[in-house]
Amino acid sequence: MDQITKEAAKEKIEKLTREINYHNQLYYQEDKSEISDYEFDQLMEELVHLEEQFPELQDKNSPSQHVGGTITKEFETVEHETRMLSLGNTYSKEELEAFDERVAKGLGHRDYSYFCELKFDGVAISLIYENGDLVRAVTRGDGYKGDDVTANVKTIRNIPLHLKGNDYPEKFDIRGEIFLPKKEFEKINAEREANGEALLANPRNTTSGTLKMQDSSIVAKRRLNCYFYQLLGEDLSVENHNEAVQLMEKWGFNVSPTYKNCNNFEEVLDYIESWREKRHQLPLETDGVVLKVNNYQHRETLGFTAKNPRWAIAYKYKAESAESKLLSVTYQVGRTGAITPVANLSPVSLAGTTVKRASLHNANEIERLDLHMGDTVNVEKGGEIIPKITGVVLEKRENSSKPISYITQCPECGTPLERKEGEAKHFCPNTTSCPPQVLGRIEHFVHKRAMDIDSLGTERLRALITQGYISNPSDIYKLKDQKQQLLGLEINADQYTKSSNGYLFVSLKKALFAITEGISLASIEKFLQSNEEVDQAHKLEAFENFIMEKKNKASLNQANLKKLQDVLSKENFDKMEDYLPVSSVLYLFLGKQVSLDELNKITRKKNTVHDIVLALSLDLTQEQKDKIKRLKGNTFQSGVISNMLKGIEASKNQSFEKVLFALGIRNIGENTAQILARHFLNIDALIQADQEELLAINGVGETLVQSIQEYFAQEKHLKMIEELKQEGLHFEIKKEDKPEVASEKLKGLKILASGKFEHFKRDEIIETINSHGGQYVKSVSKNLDFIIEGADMGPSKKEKAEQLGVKMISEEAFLKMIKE
Ligand SMILES: NC(=O)c1ccc[n+]([C@@H]2O[C@H](COP(=O)([O-])OP(=O)(O)OC[C@H]3O[C@@H](n4cnc5c(N)ncnc54)[C@H](O)[C@@H]3O)[C@@H](O)[C@H]2O)c1
Ligand SMILES: [Zn+2]
Repeated sequence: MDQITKEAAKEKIEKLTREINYHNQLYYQEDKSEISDYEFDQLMEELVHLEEQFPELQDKNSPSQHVGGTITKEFETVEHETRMLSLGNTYSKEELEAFDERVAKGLGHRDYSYFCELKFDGVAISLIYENGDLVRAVTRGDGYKGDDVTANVKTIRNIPLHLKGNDYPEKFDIRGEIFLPKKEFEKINAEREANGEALLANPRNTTSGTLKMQDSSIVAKRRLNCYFYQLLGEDLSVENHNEAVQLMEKWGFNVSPTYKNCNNFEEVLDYIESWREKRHQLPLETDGVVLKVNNYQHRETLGFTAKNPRWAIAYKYKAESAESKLLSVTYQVGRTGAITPVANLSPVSLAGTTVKRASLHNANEIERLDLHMGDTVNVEKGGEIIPKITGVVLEKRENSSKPISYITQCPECGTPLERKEGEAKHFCPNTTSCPPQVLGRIEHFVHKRAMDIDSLGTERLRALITQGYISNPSDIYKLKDQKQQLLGLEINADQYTKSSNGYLFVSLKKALFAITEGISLASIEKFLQSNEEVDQAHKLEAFENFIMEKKNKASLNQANLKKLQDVLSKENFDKMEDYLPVSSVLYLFLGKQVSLDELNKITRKKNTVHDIVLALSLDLTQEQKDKIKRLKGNTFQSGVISNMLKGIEASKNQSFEKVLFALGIRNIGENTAQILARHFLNIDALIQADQEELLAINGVGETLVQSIQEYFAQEKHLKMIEELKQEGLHFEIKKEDKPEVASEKLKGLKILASGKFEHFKRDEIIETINSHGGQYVKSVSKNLDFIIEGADMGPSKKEKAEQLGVKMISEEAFLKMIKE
């Protein structure tokens, strides 16, 4: 590194400290990362290096001197008997070798082995067992003290609550890594996507967020898992780590079978190489290898630094990275109206797949990278994570290139975008008619747990929405009067996309199919697959050879391809691998009748070829019609239509609570819909309910009241409900669904239940209270009539109840009360 003055070093150290603290805060407290682990580790390394050069500038609070996490206010704080440390890490073999040299020097000999394990990417946990029972689970926190998350950890299935056998010490501390299996993570995200919710970034952050939840029953649903890797205790009678690992396995702890005791450094390197690729097949994410000196005596000799053991180090796999060219930035509009910019890249092969697109998250990210059109960029892909642009290769930037300017209008509907104060994402505010947003609402409406119309899948809905047949739920029930118009309508699946300024693009596959004759779609698909790693211009060149080889209609096809390339070279569109502007293709077919300019304009307003052709209202020859048909997507046929209408008709039987849920009123989930339906019995009573009446219902808070009132204040919603009523949907509870009242023994009483009960699950006790006329209340206050105290009642709740002098009764007493 260059010489640096002390002044400059001081400034740099302060800057790095601020940055690292900022990212630590995000990572550990908010479970987010704005930069990759590698970038974070680079910052830390730079800081350590400067502090080594200028030891007098090292602050005792420097992030290089303590582990990055802290404790939270939500849980009880517990002090660790043995500190929980971090690990030194490196991405280079040279530094790993230097580590080995330090170990050899520290011990004064080379008679030691390294126990190698994979570095599991999750959240560290310390479990205390006493007499074979799990008594406490504590997070690493700041290394000295952490959060008591016992209740949450107890929901993890393969963490033993009681140990088998009896040859374990009276008390010991076992440490491991809690993680979310990749499959579970994907499942959660698939569900979130279907519900139009924001996706979770990665399994580690999700694990960390889950562990900090206040409601253990939600934690239980997340299916966390744990691998153990350290055993601590007074009388373990083992001398080496490998023996401890055997004990852990014997006592029933989940240990990853991937470990290996390596007798020399060569073996360590082999171990590292052998897992570099194979680790992606493991059920969880891993980011490196941890090597630990196996012998405990040796460990003691080597000791610790302020933050790390001197007898262990993590070798981290650097995410694979490659250079690619930025072709364009397009923008996706999510079902909630959130805009996500996407980088379209020239194809590059990375970690076993061809990458052509990368998410750019939001405008800040584009600014942070200072992206210019045509830039050469570094793309990274670690395991299963979506590819990411990590930086620009500035030396390769062309002088004339312009910075990417973020769009100001929605590419789907043209509405000016908005950005709320403090939010990173831009939004399209046109909730009523922006197609993806309408789709989000309608998908919710037809969802299995709402109106349950499974004959209206995403593809069909999108077609009906973009072509103007559906813009709100009541339109669904009007489809039965439009059978004729629906016939032959395009189901525009994935073959279309829109450019950043709203021009319609069609898949290259369809385009090539349409401009040629005598070549099947399947063989075009095959051709594209085998040319996946070639950029689009070269793909078209290769396609010419492909045409010539086919011989059938070769010269005609070749001429058409030439014409297409010609038109493309004149147009100045966004470039996207695998897509072409619809206008360029249509121009080949309609050239004499419409100008390219006119075509361009119209493709900006329309969403399918069908719509464009309709809008042009030209006299077409049969040949033209045939060609256009090849460009279109699948169309609605009569079988599909009648199946669709049948499903719609059947949905009219759904109960009031399902209909209420289906309306998609903000903050009304399935449970709330049920509560409201049972309380009000029909929609009119709900519409008329005032704030006081709503707030009196258990489970209804102020935000919900506000959403309800905002929703019903809008004329268009009332009109739609009226229309749906006319169609015969249930807006009142059916007789047989009315809740039974067991007694009025608890009438007027405000009651809370806390802890675990023998005779009830959580929902059941609430239901029981309600069915006897009582009112369940969520938090401790002096307005409570009493609290039913279960086993392991939350200590903070209990303390507060005692302070306020709220009466507490046992489960038995409660049972007696309602049975009497
Ligand atoms: N991207 C960001 O913004 C950001 C911010 C802060 C931290 N980080 C990442 O977190 C790291 C710092 O976290 P850290 O202090 O927890 O260190 P670490 O994750 O690099 O190493 C220590 C941890 O490794 C875990 N571990 C996994 N497998 C293990 C095994 N087999 N044996 C022993 N331990 C194992 C343990 O939980 C232990 O606490 C940074 O190096 C960086 O990669 C990233
Ligand atoms: Zn829009």
